[in-house]
Amino acid sequence: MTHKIAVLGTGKIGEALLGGMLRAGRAPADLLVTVRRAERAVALRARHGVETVGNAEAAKNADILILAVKPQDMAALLDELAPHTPADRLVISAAAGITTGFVESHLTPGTPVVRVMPNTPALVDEAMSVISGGTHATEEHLAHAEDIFNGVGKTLRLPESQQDAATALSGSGPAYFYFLVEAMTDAGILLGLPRDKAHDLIVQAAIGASVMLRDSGEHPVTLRGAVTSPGGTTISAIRELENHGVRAALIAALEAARDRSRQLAAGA
Ligand SMILES: NC(=O)C1=CN([C@@H]2O[C@H](COP(=O)(O)OP(=O)(O)OC[C@H]3O[C@@H](n4cnc5c(N)ncnc54)[C@H](O)[C@@H]3O)[C@@H](O)[C@H]2O)C=CC1
Ligand SMILES: O=C(O)[C@@H]1CCC=N1
Repeated sequence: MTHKIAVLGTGKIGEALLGGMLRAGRAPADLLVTVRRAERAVALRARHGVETVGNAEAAKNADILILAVKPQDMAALLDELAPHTPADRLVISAAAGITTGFVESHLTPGTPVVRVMPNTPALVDEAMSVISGGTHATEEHLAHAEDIFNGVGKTLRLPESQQDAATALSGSGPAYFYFLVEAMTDAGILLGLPRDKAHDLIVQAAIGASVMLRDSGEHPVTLRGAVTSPGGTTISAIRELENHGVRAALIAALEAARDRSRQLAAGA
C-alpha cells in the first residue's frame, strides 16, 4: 500500500526531503506539504507539483506526518495538530533537540513517533539521517522512516540518548566542512590565487578526501600519514593547526552543538 506523506513546515530541510521523495519515485499526488507563507506555497507548488494544505488537513489525510518546523515552533504545531491527528498516524520529527517524549506528550496517547536527524546533503541524495523510535514506534514504523530517508542518502539507527550527539556530528556537520572550505579559500587568496581557482582546488581536495575516507577502509590517521612527507609541506601546516588548537576547537565546537541540542529540548 502506498502511504500518503505530509511534510509540515516545508523550509530548507522539509523541501530537501520533499525533493528527495519525488526523486525516489513517489508521486506528487501522494505528498502533501504545509507552509506558513502564501508565497512559499506558490513556489513549492510550482517547483514540485505538490498540493499545499493546512496542518489540520495534512494530519487528517496523510498516513505519515514529517514535522520539519524549528524546535521553537514545535509545541505550537503539535497543539494545532493534536485534535486532528488520529493515533494511527506515524509522526516523524526532524527537529533538533525535540524528544519523542515531547511529541508524544502533545498527541493522542499511543501515537507512534520517530525522531530523525537528517542533514542538508539530502538535496543531492547524500544525507545521513539518524533514526530513533519513541515509546510506541514499532519495527514497522522505523522501517517506514528508513524507507523515506534512505531515498535521500544513508540512515543509521541510534538510541535516542545519542541523538543530541548525532545532531552535533552529522546534522550540523556539513556546516563545519563549508566553514573549512571558506577559510582555506581565504588562505588560497592570501597565497595569491584567484578566488574561483582557490575554491575549485579546495573543493576537489575535499571531494577526493571524502571519497577516500568512505571507500579506502583506512583510518584517517593513515590517510593523513600518506600525505605527510618527511620534512615536507604538509607537516609544516599540521604543526600550525596543532599550535592553533584546531583539534581542541573542533572538540569544543561539537560539544557546544550537543549542548545546544539539549537546550532546545528544554525549549530554550
Ligand atoms: N537545516 C538543516 O540543516 C537541518 C535542520 N533540521 C531541523 O529541521 C527543522 C527545520 O529547519 P530548517 O529547514 O533549517 O528551517 P526553516 O526555517 O527553513 O524551515 C521551517 C519552516 O517551517 C515553517 N513553519 C513554522 N511553523 C509552521 C507551522 N505552524 N505550520 C507550517 N509551517 C510552519 C516556516 O515558515 C519555515 O518555512 C528544525 O527543527 C531543524 O532543527 C534537521 C536537520 C538539518
Ligand atoms: O542548526 C540547527 O539547529 C539545525 C539542526 C542541525 C542542523 N541545522
